[in-house]
Amino acid sequence: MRPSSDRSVPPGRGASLRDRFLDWKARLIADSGFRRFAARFLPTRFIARRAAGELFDLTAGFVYSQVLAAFVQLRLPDYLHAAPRDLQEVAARTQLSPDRAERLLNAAAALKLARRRSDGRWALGDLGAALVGNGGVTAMIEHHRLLYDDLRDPIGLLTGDGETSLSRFWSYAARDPADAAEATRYSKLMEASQAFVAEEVLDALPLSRHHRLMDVGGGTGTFVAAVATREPSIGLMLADLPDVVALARERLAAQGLAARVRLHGVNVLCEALPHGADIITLNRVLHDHDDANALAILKVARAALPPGGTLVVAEPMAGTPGAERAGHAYFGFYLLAMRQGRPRSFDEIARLAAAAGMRGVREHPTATPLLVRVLSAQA
Ligand SMILES: CC(C)=CCC/C(C)=C/CC/C(C)=C/C=C/C(C)=C/C=C/C=C(C)/C=C/C=C(C)/C=C/C=C(C)/C=C/CC(C)(C)O
Ligand SMILES: C[S@@+](CC[C@H](N)C(=O)[O-])C[C@H]1O[C@@H](n2cnc3c(N)ncnc32)[C@H](O)[C@@H]1O
Repeated sequence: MRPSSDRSVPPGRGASLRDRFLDWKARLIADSGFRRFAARFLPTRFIARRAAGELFDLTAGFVYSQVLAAFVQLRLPDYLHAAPRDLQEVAARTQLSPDRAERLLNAAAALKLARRRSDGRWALGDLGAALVGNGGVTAMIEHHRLLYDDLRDPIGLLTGDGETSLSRFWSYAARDPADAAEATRYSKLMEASQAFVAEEVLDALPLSRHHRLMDVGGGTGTFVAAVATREPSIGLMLADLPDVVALARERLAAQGLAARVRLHGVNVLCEALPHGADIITLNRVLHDHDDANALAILKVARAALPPGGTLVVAEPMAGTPGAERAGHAYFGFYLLAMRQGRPRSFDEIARLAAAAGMRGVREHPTATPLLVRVLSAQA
């Protein structure tokens, strides 16, 4: 939060030329007379239309998301991928009246999820096609039902600290291994969303010179399994809370990796990590924690590394150029609803790593920085 003393600074004083220009522009746009003028005046009409479109999309974004949710819940991506379908077929398949099925398909077409062909049948649009075989994204779209509940009262979310649908989902599932169904739901979602992250991280990160990798907060082992496939000779360790390690044990055994991965039930907030790895990865772990705990985790990781060993932090980061909305807006509010953690910029994570005694921080560019960026540093 900005210190309240900031508000006493007169506007313009100490501001850069760019700030002054942007302040002036905001004052202009805030004037409804100017907006009316700009929408009619030919040279500014295009800019005004674009701004109106952007503001409309912000206003209506939750409707678009619900069209997407219906499209996915009704399994239309796979159905339309298999073959183009006429309206009667879609209606029969979804058990909607033809009128309602057409309403959905028209909405989906407007969002590039579906496409009406020249023969009148329905096929996938570009964005619908990108969902095919993308179980991770599909799982996130369905999971968003919970986040949607929590966002019904955004001010309540911002002012309160109470339990939310998301905080119940994550903490209850993680802490109550007795409830196998919840624990499975938890790990399934983590696995599904890790699947698309692991490949991005491994494409970005050179592992060939390392002997043993320990994935800390490694969940049920999706990442170590992906490493095992790519690097047949690297040794593997996974550390996570004991309850989660129990799930990892089952899952890795089912994949024939029981002998390949050493498992360690450790609470990194109050216990040391085992030694033996020359590279430690923290995939989507730090953003779940406040600064004090994030720093503690980095210190514990550093203490487990030999001098010169590598620490890797891989997660979506705030302020990523071209993906600003994903950082502070999406993950900022997702983690707010989870009641734990916050998204950080690359520089903030770099500063935490330096405070934990790491040096030589660098970035390994990924294919889709919106989903995950990769930072490494040396112990
Ligand atoms: C034929 C040609 C050449 C062109 C045709 C036109 C064209 C350009 C088509 C594009 C084709 C293409 C390559 C499409 C690719 C699309 C991709 C890669 C889409 C990927 C989308 C990914 C999405 C939407 C991911 C969403 C992920 C989310 C929402 C993840 C959330 C994760 C959370 C909340 C994690 C929580 C963990 C916790 C609890 C915070 O710790
Ligand atoms: C968001 S999940 C990420 C899992 C996996 N790395 C991935 O990307 O799918 C965070 C993981 O950190 C683990 N974790 C959270 N707090 C922990 C702690 N104090 N000690 C050890 N692991 C912890 C959780 O159990 C969970 O598996």
